[in-house]
Amino acid sequence: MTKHALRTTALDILVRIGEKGGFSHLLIDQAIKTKGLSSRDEGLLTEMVYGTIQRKLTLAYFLDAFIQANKKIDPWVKWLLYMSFYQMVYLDKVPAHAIIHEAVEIAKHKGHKGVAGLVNGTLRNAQRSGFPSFDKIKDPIERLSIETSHPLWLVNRWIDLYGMEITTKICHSNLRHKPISVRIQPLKINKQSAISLLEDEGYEVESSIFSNQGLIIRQGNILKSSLFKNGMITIQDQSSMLVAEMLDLKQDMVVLDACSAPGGKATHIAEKMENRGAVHAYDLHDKKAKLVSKKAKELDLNILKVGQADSRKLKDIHGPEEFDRILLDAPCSGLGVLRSKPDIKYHKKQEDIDSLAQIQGQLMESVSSLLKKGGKLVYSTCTIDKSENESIVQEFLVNHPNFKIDDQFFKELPEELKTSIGITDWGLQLFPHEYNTDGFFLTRLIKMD
Ligand SMILES: C[S@@+](CC[C@H](N)C(=O)[O-])C[C@H]1O[C@@H](n2cnc3c(N)ncnc32)[C@H](O)[C@@H]1O
Repeated sequence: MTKHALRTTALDILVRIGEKGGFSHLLIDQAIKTKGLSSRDEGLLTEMVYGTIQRKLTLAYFLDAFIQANKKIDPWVKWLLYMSFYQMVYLDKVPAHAIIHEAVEIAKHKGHKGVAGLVNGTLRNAQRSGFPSFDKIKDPIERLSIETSHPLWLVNRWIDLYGMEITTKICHSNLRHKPISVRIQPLKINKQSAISLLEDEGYEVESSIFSNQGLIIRQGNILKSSLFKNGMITIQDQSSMLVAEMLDLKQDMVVLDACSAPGGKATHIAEKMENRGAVHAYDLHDKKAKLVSKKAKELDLNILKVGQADSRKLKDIHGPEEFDRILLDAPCSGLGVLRSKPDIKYHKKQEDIDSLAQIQGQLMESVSSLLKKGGKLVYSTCTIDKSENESIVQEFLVNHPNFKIDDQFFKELPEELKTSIGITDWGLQLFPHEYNTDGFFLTRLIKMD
């Protein structure tokens, strides 16, 4: 693909995300699949789109310094300038004159001479005079919001929850690269052989502290590895590998995964049970439930019984106290995964968190009745908001005195996590800056006699 076509594709994706509510990971995947890009172009496209979205508020702050407040510009021109600024400030791969040249060419093709002149003038002005400093923003909270491109309401919310120091770390870490991690399918290959094979193929690999099955890939595109192609590893963030580790699983148990798509944790559970017993995996959406079946098939795990259901109504399908273990990996705001899904930070609103908390409470209420006495329930989310995590658990415990937090949970955590700043009486809140993982919450409850 020519440089011009690649940048035009990136711009089209940005406009769809920024103006029409598209999702960056889906649109990038689609472009990679349909346009037959080289690895290099894939990398550059991903970097330009993710980087620009990730820094949107910062780039808007830059643009304000060069364009008069009342000047009307088309959305695509604004995104073209954001994308060009992003490359000029944060990427050292392409020299500024080439970035400006490409942007002006795109403006000529998509617009007219006047637009090309505006793009040329703005970018040259920025190149000449430099970008405005964040020091000009006097209020420290507003500065953090602009400098790290997180909406002000969200920064204020995190400050209320965790204070300025932790919030600053969260915001900055959301802009940092997170290494890909994979889970080995232990019924197909042991860890040492997997590491050796990957190293032979040129990957730089490190063991994860979160799970025996986890590997961090420091170098190399893992999707191209023979282990990935042969279903011997699957991609999963390390933090979420902790869930199956903390479910205290044994062979022949009957397990419920109430919100299971796309199946990362359900398949991990089946692996921990050595593919013996039963894992009932549900999802609200049929299309998503099919992804769980697909993943189970790829990994050759046949104890998964996958179905579509609203897990608030599972009592219609299952009898009381049927399960030894239950995982409620609840639908959540996703504020822990802003590095891989940066659009979330601009779409989510306070009201969304409130309505999600309501659904999470209803799900807990419903699935808990299906747990055997002495059975264990793990509640988890990929968010860092207390009202979706601790508060859900606290409220549930107030209304269900026959449940308690399982003290063993804290003892069984990997040694390195026992000093985490996110450990409270209610569970473990992982922040993205602590172990360079997604932000993630989990805890384990036990149903007493
Ligand atoms: C955090 S994701 C689950 C990720 C999954 N556990 C994994 O490891 O791959 C939450 C899932 O819950 C599903 N969901 C939302 N509301 C639900 C409900 N009422 N009943 C069942 N599933 C629901 C969503 O479709 C989504 O796939």
